Amino acid sequence: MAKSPEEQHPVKAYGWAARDNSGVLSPFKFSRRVTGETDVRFKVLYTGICHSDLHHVKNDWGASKYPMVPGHEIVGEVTEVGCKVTKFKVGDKVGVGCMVGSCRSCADCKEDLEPYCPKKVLTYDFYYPDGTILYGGYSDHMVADEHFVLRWPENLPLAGGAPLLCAGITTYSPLIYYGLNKPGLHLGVVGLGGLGHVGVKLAKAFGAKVTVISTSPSKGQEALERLGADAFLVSRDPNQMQAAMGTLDGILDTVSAVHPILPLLSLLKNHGKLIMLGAPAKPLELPVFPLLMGRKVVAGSNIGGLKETQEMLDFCAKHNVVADVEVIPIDQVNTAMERLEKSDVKYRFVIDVGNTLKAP
Ligand SMILES: NC(=O)c1ccc[n+]([C@@H]2O[C@H](COP(=O)([O-])OP(=O)(O)OC[C@H]3O[C@@H](n4cnc5c(N)ncnc54)[C@H](O)[C@@H]3O)[C@@H](O)[C@H]2O)c1
Ligand SMILES: [Zn+2]
Repeated sequence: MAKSPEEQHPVKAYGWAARDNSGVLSPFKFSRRVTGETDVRFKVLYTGICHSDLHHVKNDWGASKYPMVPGHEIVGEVTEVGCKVTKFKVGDKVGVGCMVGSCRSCADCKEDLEPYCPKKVLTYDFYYPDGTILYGGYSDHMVADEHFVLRWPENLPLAGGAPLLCAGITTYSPLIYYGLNKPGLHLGVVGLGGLGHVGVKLAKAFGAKVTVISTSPSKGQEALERLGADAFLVSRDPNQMQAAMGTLDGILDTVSAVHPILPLLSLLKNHGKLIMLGAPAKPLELPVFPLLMGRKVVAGSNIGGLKETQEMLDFCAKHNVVADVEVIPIDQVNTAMERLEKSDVKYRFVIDVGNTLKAP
């Protein structure tokens, strides 16, 4: 008979897990591997709630594995290191994002582009090679190979910094790769949620003029006054959209649901780039003529490599970029998920795992 999650590995662990696609989380006991030679074990302090966690627990993408402990924006403190670990010592603050493994030898891995490795291993909702399920950061502790563990910059706040491990790198990496990090460019950010609001801050830190494009007029004042955006467009207002046509060099689209992209292509200058970061469960319609006529680009981007993630954390520490977070105790995680589904969060929930997760 297959072993229970509590017996599969030698080290006891606990957290909160979804058991089915209702997505409802509840306390859960499981186990983790012993600390291998190149592994870092750490106590989890804070874990952000990404919209991808919601997609995963609800099985939006059709491949979820239960029981599922979500969480891939994880900050903690090292409790044990393997004998060959060189980067970390006990007591260090560290982070783990969306990935905990890759082949380390393919063309992409050699270029520090681990998210594009065909053998990448995600932090949770993923199988180990031995067939057991990997569990994420809504849990008491984590263990991961040091290559996939980030050094936490000294002055970077723990709770506000946690979302950078996914929302931060997911918006930072395309700004660099697609050449949208040059000062003076005019960039748009669509969807002012977890990714979007960090995208605004990063684009500003790179010296861009930033326009937020949102369906919710209520987010306007805050986008301008609190997040530092230069302009705000209500995407449902045809007059506003018409007036802004052909003004943007690039757009980060972070919308989590199906939405029309023609209005966004219209906002781009000729040769402008629309970068898709949101992961709606169903395909979007792609109108080709505006692409041809303006030689416009529609592209995508998946988180970022480990080297670049470290660079991003250091950049954020230097430029005081953190997420605006609502810190919650873990027993409010289900309410937080419901509110996230309704876009009722400014702008990222972060679970205070270290102080509120109790052993079941
Ligand atoms: N590419 C990647 O590597 C990567 C990494 C992390 C997350 N994601 C995906 O990015 C998306 C956003 O994640 P998040 O954590 O920022 O989510 P979020 O819920 O915090 O933000 C999503 C935003 O989209 C807006 N929105 C939702 N439906 C909309 C619609 N129909 N039209 C216009 N706006 C709408 C919401 O109001 C919200 O502001 C998710 O789909 C997530 O899975 C992708
Ligand atoms: Zn994420």
